[in-house]
Amino acid sequence: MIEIKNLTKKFGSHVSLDDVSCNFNKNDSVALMGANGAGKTTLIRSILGYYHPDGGEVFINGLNPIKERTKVLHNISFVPQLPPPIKLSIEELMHYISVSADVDKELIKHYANEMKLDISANMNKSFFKLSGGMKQKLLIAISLAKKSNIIIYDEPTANLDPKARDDFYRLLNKNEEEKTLLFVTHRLEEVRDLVNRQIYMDMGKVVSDEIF
Ligand SMILES: Nc1ncnc2c1ncn2[C@@H]1O[C@H](COP(=O)(O)OP(=O)(O)OP(=O)(O)O)[C@@H](O)[C@H]1O
Repeated sequence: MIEIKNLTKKFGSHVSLDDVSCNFNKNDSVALMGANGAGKTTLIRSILGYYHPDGGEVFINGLNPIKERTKVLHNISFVPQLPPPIKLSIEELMHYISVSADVDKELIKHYANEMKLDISANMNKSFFKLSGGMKQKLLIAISLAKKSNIIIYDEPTANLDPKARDDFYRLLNKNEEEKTLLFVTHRLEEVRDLVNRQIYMDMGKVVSDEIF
C-alpha cells in the first residue's frame, strides 16, 4: 500500500507537488495523467524515495522510502520515462539484478523473448548501446520478472513500436497477481483495459480521482 499525506515538493520557488494526499491500495491499477509539467514524475520519484519532501510524508507498506530505501525498492518494479545510462553489458546487468534484487534471469529472458527482444544475440553489448526501444523492452522484461507487489511505469511505451506496445499490454493483462499498478500515460485509450482508476494532476495537485 502507498500512502501519500499532504506531500509538497518544491524546486527553488517552483511548487511541483502542492499538498498532495492519496492512497494506492492492493489491486489498484491507476492511470496517472496530466499535462506536461503537472507533477506526475515528481510524485513517482517521491514514492521511490528520490526526493526529500518540503512537506508531508510518503509510506510504502508502512515504510519511509527515504529512510528504508533498499527495503522499499525491493518490493517495487519501476520503468522510467528515460532509460538510465547504464554502462554494464546485458549479461553483467542481468547478473547484477539477479543477485541484488533476486530476479530470475531465465524469467527475464522469457519476458524479453515475449517482447521480441533477442537477448542472447546482445549479451555482450553495453546497455547504453541498445536502441531506445530495445532498452525499454529489457527494462519491461525485468519489471515483469521481478517479484514485486508494486509496479510503476512512467510512460514506458514512448520508444516502442505498435507491435511491441501490444505485446507489452498483453503481458501486463496476463499478470493476474494482486499488485498495485501506477501507470503514467498521456494515452488513456491504451491502458483503458488495464486500469480501474484514473487520477488527473494539474499544477502539482490531484484535480480528479475516479474509480471505474
Ligand atoms: N529536478 C528538478 N529540478 C527542477 N525542477 C524540476 C525537477 N523535476 C521536475 N521539475 C519541475 O517540476 C514540474 C513537474 O515536473 P514533472 O517532471 O513532475 O512533470 P510531469 O507531469 O511528469 O511532466 P511530463 O508529462 O512532461 O513528463 C515541472 O515544472 C518541472 O520543470
